Amino acid sequence: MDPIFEEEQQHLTETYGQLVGIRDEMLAKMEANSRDAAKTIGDMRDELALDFASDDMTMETLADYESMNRIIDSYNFSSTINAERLRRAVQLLEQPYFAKVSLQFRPGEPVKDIYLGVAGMTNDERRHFIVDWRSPVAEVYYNQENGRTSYKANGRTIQVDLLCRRQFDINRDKLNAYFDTTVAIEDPLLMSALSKQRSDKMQAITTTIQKEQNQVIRHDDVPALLVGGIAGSGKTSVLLQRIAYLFYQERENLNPDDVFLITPNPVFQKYIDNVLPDMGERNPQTRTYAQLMDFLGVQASGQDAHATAESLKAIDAAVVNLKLDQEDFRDIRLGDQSVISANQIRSAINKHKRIPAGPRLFALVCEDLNERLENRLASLCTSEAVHGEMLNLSVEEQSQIFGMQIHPQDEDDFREYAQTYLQVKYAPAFDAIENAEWLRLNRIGMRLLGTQDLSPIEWLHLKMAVTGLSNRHARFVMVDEVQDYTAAQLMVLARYFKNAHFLLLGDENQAIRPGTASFDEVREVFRLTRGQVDECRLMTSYRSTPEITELFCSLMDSQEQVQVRSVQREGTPPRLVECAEEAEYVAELKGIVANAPSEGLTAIIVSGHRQEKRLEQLLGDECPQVMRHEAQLPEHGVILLDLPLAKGLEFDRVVVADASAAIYPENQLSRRRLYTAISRATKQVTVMSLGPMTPLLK
Ligand SMILES: Nc1ncnc2c1ncn2[C@@H]1O[C@H](COP(=O)(O)OP(=O)(O)OP(=O)(O)O)[C@@H](O)[C@H]1O
Repeated sequence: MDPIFEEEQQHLTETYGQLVGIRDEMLAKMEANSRDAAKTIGDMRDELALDFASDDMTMETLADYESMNRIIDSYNFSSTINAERLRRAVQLLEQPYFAKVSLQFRPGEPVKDIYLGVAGMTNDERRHFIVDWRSPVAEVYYNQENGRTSYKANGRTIQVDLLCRRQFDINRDKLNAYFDTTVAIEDPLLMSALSKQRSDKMQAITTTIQKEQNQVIRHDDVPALLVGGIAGSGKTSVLLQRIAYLFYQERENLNPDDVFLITPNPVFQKYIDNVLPDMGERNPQTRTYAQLMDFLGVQASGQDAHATAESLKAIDAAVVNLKLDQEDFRDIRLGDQSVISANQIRSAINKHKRIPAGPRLFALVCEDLNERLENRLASLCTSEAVHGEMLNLSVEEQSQIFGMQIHPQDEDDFREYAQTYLQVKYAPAFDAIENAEWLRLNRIGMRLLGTQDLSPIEWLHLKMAVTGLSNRHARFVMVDEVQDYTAAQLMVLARYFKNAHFLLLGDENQAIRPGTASFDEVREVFRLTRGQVDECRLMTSYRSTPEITELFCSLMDSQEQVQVRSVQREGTPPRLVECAEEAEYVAELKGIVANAPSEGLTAIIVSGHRQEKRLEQLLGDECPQVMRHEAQLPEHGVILLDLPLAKGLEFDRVVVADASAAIYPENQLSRRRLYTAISRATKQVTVMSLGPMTPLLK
């Protein structure tokens, strides 16, 4: 028997035992805690004398309440801490750790063994017996350099000698194998992770993060980081690990609500939504660009493609000298009643003649308009008509507004209820003030740009310039598939998330829409808005076999091609099937659907909605499930979907169903669309055409 194996198995058995002990201890503590809490609160409630007879007694009762609340808080606090420790213990029991580094900090000092896990754990003496993969010292593992190396902690660089870098294949308390490793390409854990069947959900890559990926994950916090990487190089995986890393780094002060992830489509959102929770972290605010625009009151439409970065810059330049004219205002209305007239708004503006149009003027005018509306409501509080309206409300309406049915006795009662009622009734008018609905932004924008039409994105940009609309709290914004945005869309994101640091990930070869920003334009937008753009490259394909990688790389620029490598094991060569007749084409496709292996997922990808409809017709009853926008990927079987929806996803087998010369002619856009479709495959690709095959693959 291998003595190292025995020693490691022994260490694992002990560690596992410790984790079981912690799990049981936490469960017992939590049980005792909730029992104690229930009893203490019960006792206190029994003793609580609800005495409001005099001011003194009222104060005493309130003080008793407060101390009861404090006690409840302290029970909750210790229960949260215990629950968090329990969660980590349960998570680690699956696989207590995945690697060990043996470090010599100074010559002559004893060697320190550090075991790395997907979470960290301390023993009773508060010593880490499992170290979190995100802790500073774990960097030496991911650097993949034996011998002299270093890591950064609290701004200091710490030199160490990495004597051994050992990976483990562990299932709970059973050690299956260990590997002492030096070089990434020979990484046995990686090879075993890559050979596993892909699933309907993305998986965390914590245990097999590669050196180039680690550089992105642990990158210094910079205003803008642009990561360009070939298809399947782990951009999305890295992005999610980076989010987990940031949450760990800023445990005390980074709220998941202040991190935004902008994703290509809702199917993709569902594909990745388990990764962070599986790592024990909460998901950030995840939105598609269209959802975000919808929230901001604009429709992300095809018209966006016409808005250029130049027109947005022109808006910024023109707003500086903007003079609002008579017709730029509209009444604030509640139903068909005018609440504040355009004339009144104009006079509110005229009060601040010296202040140029922009966020400051907007804030001052909003203040004036709010005050005017409040005054109006104050005078309405005594109106007989309003009192009548209140009394005519149904019981449900009354309990919605007042929380109960009302029975006003005197003038004061009426006035008080009327105040509440009017605030609710006029809430849309207050919102209209904040939302700048009184400004005719379309008219103003067309005048500033000298155009007959304003695109939604120009409208939004103008609104931000004039009103200061923004999200000030967002600290990090991650944009996946950045190559699919126009420069104007990116400018709007940069402006809206005004204080956020951006992580932008993409692949220029996957820009499947015309008019989107080149990486040079992406750099320019963020150089202008953030001052500096740092960059990283990912050139290794982890998704596709070397044969598939070679096929999609043949569509790249030849200089880039030489830098690409695939670490997957060899597979089967891609099939190119050119059918002269429709009957032959349909028979071939039906054959693929009928004979698709039951394991894993086969995706038939078509270039757009029209092709999807046509294929549905051609396949009739034998057509596989068609993926729609809100759907979740099935675990196995055959699906049909169009290219935009396939973005960011991966499938065991891909059939590019319409790769004819007519649909993929010899041009850059077709080249990128074909690259994107083919690179969704992990194991097998079939490229089909009805009529001559695209010249891009000849
Ligand atoms: N270090 C790694 N260890 C194990 N698997 C990895 C690693 N890096 C990437 N992968 C796997 O490779 C596949 C591709 O990763 P991912 O989807 O993150 O790539 P991507 O660059 O975003 O792809 P695309 O741009 O084509 O959408 C995934 O299955 C992912 O789990």
